[in-house]
Amino acid sequence: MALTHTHPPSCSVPHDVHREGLPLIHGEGLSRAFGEGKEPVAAVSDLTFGINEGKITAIIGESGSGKSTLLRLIYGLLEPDSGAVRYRGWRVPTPREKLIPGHDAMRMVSQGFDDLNTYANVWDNVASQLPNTDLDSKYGKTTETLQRLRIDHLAKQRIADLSGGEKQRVAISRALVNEPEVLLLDEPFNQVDASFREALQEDIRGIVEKTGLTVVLVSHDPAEVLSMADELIVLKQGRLVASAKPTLLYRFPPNAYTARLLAKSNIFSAADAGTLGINSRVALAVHPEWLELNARPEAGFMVQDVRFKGFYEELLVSNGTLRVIAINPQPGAFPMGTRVDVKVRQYHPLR
Ligand SMILES: Nc1ncnc2c1ncn2[C@@H]1O[C@H](COP(=O)(O)OP(=O)(O)OP(=O)(O)O)[C@@H](O)[C@H]1O
Repeated sequence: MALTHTHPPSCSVPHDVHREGLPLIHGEGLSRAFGEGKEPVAAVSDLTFGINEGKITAIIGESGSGKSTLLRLIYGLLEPDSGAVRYRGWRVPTPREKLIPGHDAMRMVSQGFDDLNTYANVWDNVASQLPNTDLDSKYGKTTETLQRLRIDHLAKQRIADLSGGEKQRVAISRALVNEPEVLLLDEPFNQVDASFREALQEDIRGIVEKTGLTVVLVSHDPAEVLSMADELIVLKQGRLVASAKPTLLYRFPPNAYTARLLAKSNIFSAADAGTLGINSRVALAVHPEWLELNARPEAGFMVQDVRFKGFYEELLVSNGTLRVIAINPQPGAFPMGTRVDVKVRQYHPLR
């Protein structure tokens, strides 16, 4: 799919000039506010970013940080107040510039299943996306897409009779049957259980590896996309605060927000760090698994809460002024009220 358009593609903006050397999707100075009157709410502010071809990029951030707004701007569903999105170097038409908004090379699956026809069966919901000009091809593509999403056995079932997870697979099949170059997913793993999520993630990964599809997805829960995404874009109050590979951002978070979002990290001021025996002039991010606890009757910290997490526990430990979250891999080893020493085994300085 490494197409380079020297001529404007069908989905283009009049008089646009091609820009060389950009990633597949490129946003520059992108801003969008909502609400009339004196104080409009800035949903995204001055975002500049790149999304690479054939990769899975996850846009993450807390609720209201502008994730869905950014996804809609990328697709061309929303008019930016300033800035632009480019696809293969060409500007993505905005709703004012395109009769049916949405870039032709992309498909978007929104939250909820509003696009599905509840009373039609799975096959018809997917096949209806293709024209009737070549019925053999229509049959072939629909079959292949249902197989890829592993719902071919559900072809004759009505949407109304499916589980939430199965409906999600139908919605993604509908988007993919037209062979878009980019798939945009808004909270695709919302309201589905962990085993379903992992299977769907694996299938999407497989499709990306096999076809070179580019996926951009939005998630409010970074833990669910850490293993799936090749790249993360982190938003905070509409601004981009970090962007890199998940492993890099997890290990070396550039700011406290990213550290908290990705790792539930403890953020210690330089003074707090001193209390824990570390001489630092800057604040530190210390992930809960970077702490070690040792029980000692005279120790300064005490276990205040034990949160059961299955094969491990999350412990809230305090010395009266400093509160610390630590992971305990041996459930039951530190009951509430146990006095403990807190040892920092690893930390990351925040600049
Ligand atoms: N159509 C709209 N009209 C008015 N305000 C809006 C609209 N869409 C988004 N906003 C506001 O813009 C901000 C960003 O919203 P957005 O939905 O993009 O965030 P989000 O990160 O996707 O949130 P969530 O995780 O809760 O879905 C919020 O303050 C939201 O209330």
